[in-house]
This record gives sequence, structure tokens and C-alpha cells, in this order.
Amino acid sequence: MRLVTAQEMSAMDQMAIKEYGIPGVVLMENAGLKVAELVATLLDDLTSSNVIVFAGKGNNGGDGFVIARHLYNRGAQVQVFLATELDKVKGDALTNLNIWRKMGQKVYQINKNKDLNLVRLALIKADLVVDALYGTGFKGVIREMAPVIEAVNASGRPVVAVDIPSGLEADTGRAEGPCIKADHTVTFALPKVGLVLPNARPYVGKLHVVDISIPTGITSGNPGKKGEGNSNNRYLITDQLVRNWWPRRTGNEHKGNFGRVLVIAGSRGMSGAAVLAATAAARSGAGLVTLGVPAGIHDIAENKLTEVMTFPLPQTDRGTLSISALEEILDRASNSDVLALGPGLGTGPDIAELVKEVLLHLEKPCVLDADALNALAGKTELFKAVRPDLVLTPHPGEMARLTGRTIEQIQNDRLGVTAEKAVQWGVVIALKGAGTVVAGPDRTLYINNTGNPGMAAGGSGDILTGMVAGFIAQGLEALPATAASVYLHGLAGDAAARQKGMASLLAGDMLEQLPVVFKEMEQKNPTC
Ligand SMILES: NC(=O)C1=CN([C@@H]2O[C@H](COP(=O)(O)OP(=O)(O)OC[C@H]3O[C@@H](n4cnc5c(N)ncnc54)[C@H](O)[C@@H]3O)[C@@H](O)[C@H]2O)[C@H](O)CC1
Ligand SMILES: [K+]
Repeated sequence: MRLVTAQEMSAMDQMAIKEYGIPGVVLMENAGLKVAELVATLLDDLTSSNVIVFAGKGNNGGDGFVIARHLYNRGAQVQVFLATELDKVKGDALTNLNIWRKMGQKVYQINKNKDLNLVRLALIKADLVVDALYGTGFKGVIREMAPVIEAVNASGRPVVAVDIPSGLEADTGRAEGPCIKADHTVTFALPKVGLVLPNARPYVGKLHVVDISIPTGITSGNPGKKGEGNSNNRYLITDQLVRNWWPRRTGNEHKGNFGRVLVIAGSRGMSGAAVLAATAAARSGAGLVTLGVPAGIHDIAENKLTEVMTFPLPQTDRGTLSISALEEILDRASNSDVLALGPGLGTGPDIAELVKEVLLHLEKPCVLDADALNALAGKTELFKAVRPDLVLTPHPGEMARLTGRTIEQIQNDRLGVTAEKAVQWGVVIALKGAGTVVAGPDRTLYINNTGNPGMAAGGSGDILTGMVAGFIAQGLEALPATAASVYLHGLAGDAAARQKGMASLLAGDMLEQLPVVFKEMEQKNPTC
């Protein structure tokens, strides 16, 4: 599902109108009708329902007048509150305002004081509220209509937002001031990128993306194909997208077909990270998983693992991998399809040297996480020198260390930083956190909408690392392998949270849910 900015959506509107000749009022009619249809499903009986439509002065308001007309024609009582003077309404919105008034219907002009009581009274009687105040044209903070927004939110009435909850900025998903808290948001043609960002969740409610007959030649994109990059190829990771990427199983393969993963991880006291990553790779469908750990924790790792093969590597007196492990790592990596490097490696001069040398001599795709990333802080020029595909899976702190920016700077521009560095370093980056962002070297960007705060538990990232390696081993390109893993990792976290709540959620609980999540995906993909 392609994601667009307000400006991109407006350009698509204009292209539909100017190049294809679809009148704007037709788009508005389609938009309004789709919202009216959703409202009809939310109310038991329209003929005994009261609906309030709050309409702004722009085309979002125009949609509101169309919605009012369709609901009225289906027997509902509809009151339209206009957030501006009648003479301020123009164009297609005015066309629909005039139709509404020619039907003998009133329009209540809201102003700050007098009408607020009217609004409050109407809200008491309302069965549902339609928010058609502001859409993609909104910027900044709602001032004059702030009391109305607060009255609607306080009313406890079901709210359907038209295109965007009023008060939310389309591109950032930020509500700098008062903002409608909708139960449903019906957005037109394509989701605006802000609607799927985590800070928008409390305002958007359930998101419905509806077709309003903008020709697909305008709205279509080709997700996941390398080299398709262009400035606005942002996508929401959806179930359908993951299904398209799903590794096929025809039934007559053997374990070698599903790839060989080599995991190099762990250190004294951090065998868990290595075990979680290796198990997650196995659970993600890889044919063979081998785990290399410092000799001191080899027996522990072997004890904890059954399906994963393990082998000891030379270590320092601190129980971390020694640089003398390099040759065996490269040798084993050459006989694998993908290397996962980093979980629980620990820090120290040997680790930094080892990670650098492995990358410079590696011939296979590599997933770098945790301490392997920390070892590369200040050495990011190395990434461009690495031939095979690289996937970095930093959390904001690791991204800050890699980029030399502050965590706050990273968090304030998650999409921008991730895309910029993926292109600059020529790698795939999954910037973890609420709404994980995945970017590829061709600037393709995926935003994830699954997962929950309970997943911010130690070991969660180790599981993701193993999953990405598992998917690459099965033949997925680095970018889709990462996007699919992030999506499924979030689903596993959601399933675990449903069972055990968020606070007590452990990474192991997520690992337990991987088979459940994978089985559900397989059932949706019968050819698996
Ligand atoms: N996407 C489509 O194909 C279609 C979208 N439609 C609808 O059109 C709106 C966008 O309409 P637009 O006229 O550009 O702006 P808005 O109605 O969103 O904004 C109204 C108005 O509000 C003013 N404004 C902006 N910021 C503020 C603020 N902070 N305080 C007060 N007022 C503010 C601004 O001047 C605007 O004029 C889109 O969302 C869809 O709902 C088409 O109807 C159908 C096709
Ligand atoms: K709106």
C-alpha cells in the first residue's frame, strides 16, 4: 500500500482532474459516498439516527456536504455545522453546499461563543459525528475551532474522520494542538503517510482506505522491486505485501533449499542473545542454522539448543570473541547463505576489529545488529566497501551512535534519517521502535504498523535479527526480507501481548508466537 504526502495526494487529484478529465466534483462525490456507506454500517438504523457533520471551508468540508446529502437521502436526521462563513466556501465544496441548501436543509454557522451550546446540545442527541473540518490542507494548530474539537472528543460519540482526523498533519501524523480522536478514519485513494505513524494512532482509530476512482495509472507503485526507487515510494507493510514475498514451498524440497544461516553472537553472560537469534532464524523457516559462540559459553548454548548446530570460537579473557576467530567465521560463512552478526557480542578492541575484517572479506549477505553496529560507529564509510547486501537493524540509540546524531534528532525524523543513510551507505536499514521504518539503498521505504510497546524488552531485537537472516536464507532479497520480518515480528509481539500483557512480555514469549504467526501466513498462502 503506497503512502503519500498531502502534496503528492493533491498532485494526484490534480492529475486525475486535469490529465484524465475526471471533474473534481466527481472525486468529491465518490469520497462522500464511501464515507456515507461506512457510516451506514456503523448505525443500526439510519432512519432513526441523528448524525452531525462538522464541515470546514475547504474540500474536506465539501466531502462533508456530500456525506450529509447521502445520509439524509437514506433517512437519517442530519445537522451540518459549518466552521466558517457561507461566503468563504468555494469551488466543488460550494457546489455541494448549494445542493444541500437547495434540499431545504439548514447549515448552522459555528462561531466561538453562541453556537457552542448549540453544538453541545446537538452532540447530546447525536448517534454519530462526521469530522469534515480539515483534511490534507491542514497545517499547524487549530485555534478557533478548538472548543468544538474538545466538545466532540468529550461527547463520547462515535466519530468518523473524513480523510484525516482534523488537527492532525498529513505528513507527520503529529497533532500540535487539539485534534479529533476518531473511531474510524476514511482516507481517500491512498493512505497519507502520517496516518500510519505511531503518534497518529490515538487519533486515527480504524483506518479505511477507499477508492474514489482516481485512475490506477496515477496511484500505483511497484513495491519491493529493486531500482524502482523514486522520491515518493513509501509503502505501508501490509499482510498482502508479506504474502507476495512469502517463500514458496512446493513440497519436494529438502532442507538445503531453505538455506543455511550462520549466526555469530554471544559472549560471557550473553548466551541468551545468541540463542534467541539462532532459534528465531530456525523458526523463520531456514533449512539449517549454525551458531558460533565464544568457547566459554559453547556448552551453555549447546545445552539450550537442539535443532541449531553450535561450535566454539576462540575468545579473549573477557569471554568475548577474539580476532583469531576471523578465519573460521569467514570459512563457515562461505558455506552459508547468510550471516547474522552481533547479538550479545559485547564490546572491546577485538570485536571492533573482528566485525570490520569480517565485513571486508565477506561474500554473503549479512545482518548486522547490536554490538556489531556499535563496533562500526564512526566507521560507516566501511559499508559502501562491502560487496554483499547488508541489513542493519539499529534501535534509535545505535542509530545515533552510527550517525553521530542525537537520539532526539533520530526520533524527530525517523523516515528521513533512515532513508538518507540507507541510500548513503548502500544498505537496508530497519530503524526499530514504535512504527519501525525499513529503507533500502534505492530509497524505497516501508513503514510497519504492527507491534506494541511491550516488545521493548531485552532480546526482542535478537529475534528480529534471526528472522531477517532466516528469510534471506530462503531466497528473499534483503529489503523484503527485512520488511517482512519487521511485520511478522510485530504480529508475534501483538500475539504475545494478547496472551501475557505488555509489561511482563519477554522476548521468549514472542519466540513462542512465531510458529503461530507463520502458520497463519501459510494458511493464507496455500501454495506454501
Ligand atoms: N484525495 C482526493 O483525491 C480528494 C480529496 N478531497 C478532499 O479535499 C481535502 C483537501 O481539501 P483542501 O481544500 O485542500 O483543504 P482542507 O479542506 O483539508 O482544509 C480546509 C482549509 O482549512 C484551512 N486551514 C489549514 N490549516 C488550518 C489551521 N491550522 N486552522 C484553521 N484553518 C486551517 C486551509 O486554508 C484550508 O483551506 C482532502 O482532505 C479530502 O477530504 C476531495 O474532496 C476529493 C478528492
Ligand atoms: K477531517
